[in-house]
Amino acid sequence: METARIRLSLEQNEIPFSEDLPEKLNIYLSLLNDWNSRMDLTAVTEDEETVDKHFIDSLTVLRTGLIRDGMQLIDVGTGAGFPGMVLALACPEIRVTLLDAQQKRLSFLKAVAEAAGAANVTLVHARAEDGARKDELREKFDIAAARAVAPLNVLCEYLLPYVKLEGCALCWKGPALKEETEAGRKAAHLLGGRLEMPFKSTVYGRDWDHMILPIRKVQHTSGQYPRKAGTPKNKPLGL
Ligand SMILES: C[S@@+](CC[C@H](N)C(=O)[O-])C[C@H]1O[C@@H](n2cnc3c(N)ncnc32)[C@H](O)[C@@H]1O
Repeated sequence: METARIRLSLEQNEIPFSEDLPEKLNIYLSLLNDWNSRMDLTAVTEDEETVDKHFIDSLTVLRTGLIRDGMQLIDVGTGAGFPGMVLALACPEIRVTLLDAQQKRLSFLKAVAEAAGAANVTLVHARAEDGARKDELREKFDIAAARAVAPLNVLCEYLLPYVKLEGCALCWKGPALKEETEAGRKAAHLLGGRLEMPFKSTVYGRDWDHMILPIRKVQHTSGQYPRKAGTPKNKPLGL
């Protein structure tokens, strides 16, 4: 794909970006296409859709001012790097930890970080529930983000243990957000979080109903959470 096409998309979507970002995203796109032919990283195979659905959808959060220089962000269940790797490339002044349970996805992300020059990225191979028990990760992040990982109540248990007091979890959600909100609100309360107003992750020319929901960390998370790996999904909180 032409780097100019990525630049145009960033402009159309009113994403603030540095001069070198379109080229870095193009390197990422080439690697994604290359690795995707050998392993299952994304179902999207058309370049323009990849740019909109993965890159721009990850970056719409930059319209909100919630992400600021110097922050520490963790992306839980990052997969092929959405939203965390894209944010790391767009914001070299934040530190980004990319966590996933699947090693092959982290191997891909290591290749992207090297090729696109993302020196601000740390890779962690772990289940979300296990990572949050490590001293160096628990309640250490300004932002814990996730997209397409779990229903909201389960996501609260994956994300909030990583978030510092006054920081927030950011949940990228589709149309299911409405029906997940009530159980999510109860789960967040148990974990020290409070739901804030969601905002639209609008993408130019696309009729997608995507939202980003911030959950503010208002109290420390009790030591009983997260429960052992698998339990948050099998016995979700807030029901
Ligand atoms: C559907 S993919 C979404 C990937 C990416 N966030 C995106 O939006 O394209 C879900 C990812 O979450 C990871 N995942 C699911 N449950 C997890 C858990 N409990 N701990 C760590 N990673 C998890 C999977 O390995 C997978 O890479």
